[in-house]
Amino acid sequence: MRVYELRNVSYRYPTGEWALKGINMEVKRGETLAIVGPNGAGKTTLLKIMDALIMPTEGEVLFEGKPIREKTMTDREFRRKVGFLFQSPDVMLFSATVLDDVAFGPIHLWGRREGIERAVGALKLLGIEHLSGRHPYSLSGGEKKKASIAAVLSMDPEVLLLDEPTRDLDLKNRNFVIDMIRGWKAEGKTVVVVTHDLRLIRLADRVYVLDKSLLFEGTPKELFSRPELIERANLDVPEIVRLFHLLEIDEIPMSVEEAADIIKRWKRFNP
Ligand SMILES: Nc1ncnc2c1ncn2[C@@H]1O[C@H](COP(=O)(O)OP(=O)(O)OP(=O)(O)O)[C@@H](O)[C@H]1O
Repeated sequence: MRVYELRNVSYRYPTGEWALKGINMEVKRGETLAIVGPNGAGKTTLLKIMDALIMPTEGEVLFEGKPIREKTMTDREFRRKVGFLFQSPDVMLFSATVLDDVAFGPIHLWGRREGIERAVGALKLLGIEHLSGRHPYSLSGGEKKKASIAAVLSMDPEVLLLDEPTRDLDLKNRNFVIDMIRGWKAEGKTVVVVTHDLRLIRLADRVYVLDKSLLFEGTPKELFSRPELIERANLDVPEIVRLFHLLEIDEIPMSVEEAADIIKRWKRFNP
């Protein structure tokens, strides 16, 4: 079943700038979908439309088969199902303490006691329980990011819209977030992730390349066998992929391990 269906969606900001043009796309239940594209391509705008924060100028968005309307923005059921991690944690953190911030959504939905319980659980899971009493603005960039992830996590949404979830994080925390997304995927949650992070792209079942309009839809492997698209999306080409392009090997590996398998197979047939 489709979680989202976008029909001919365009969006123009009040400044007159068209951020999106004629987008037709779908998100299937349980899939991990990556959206990639250069700066200013409309990726964040697209996520905001999927989160019902803004309405398309043209076209229509269906969520679970029903059209998203202005009133969807404040619909409890929709808010419970869909979690949005903003690119900038500052947008999500506005209370006096980290705990208040993380508990805000769950208290609204489940009441004070359960809300706090869920918030503390999410802070523990992210290993930032010790920051509970701190003012969000006193946190480091990475800590803020983790606090905003905890705020999304505490709502236990079925659908996660993630805008650059690994940006601003060091290697250890990046790995943590990637493992977390892997876990959500295994649990059957639907994940839509805007990213430039190759490791996240590899995790996706499908990728869309966006530059105001959609340029490509396919698997990560198909994307990486199209150098012109990688350039258009302003993505780093993984070294291992570059090597396979240079050797004119058609099969493109998505990891060093996969590259080793391809080479071993090749050696077996060309001893
Ligand atoms: N509030 C706004 N008012 C006017 N124009 C905006 C607004 N927000 C974004 N835009 C413009 O719309 C276009 C798409 O912006 P958007 O943030 O969706 O791109 P993006 O792909 O997420 O970019 P990035 O990778 O830099 O985050 C850009 O040209 C941007 O300048």
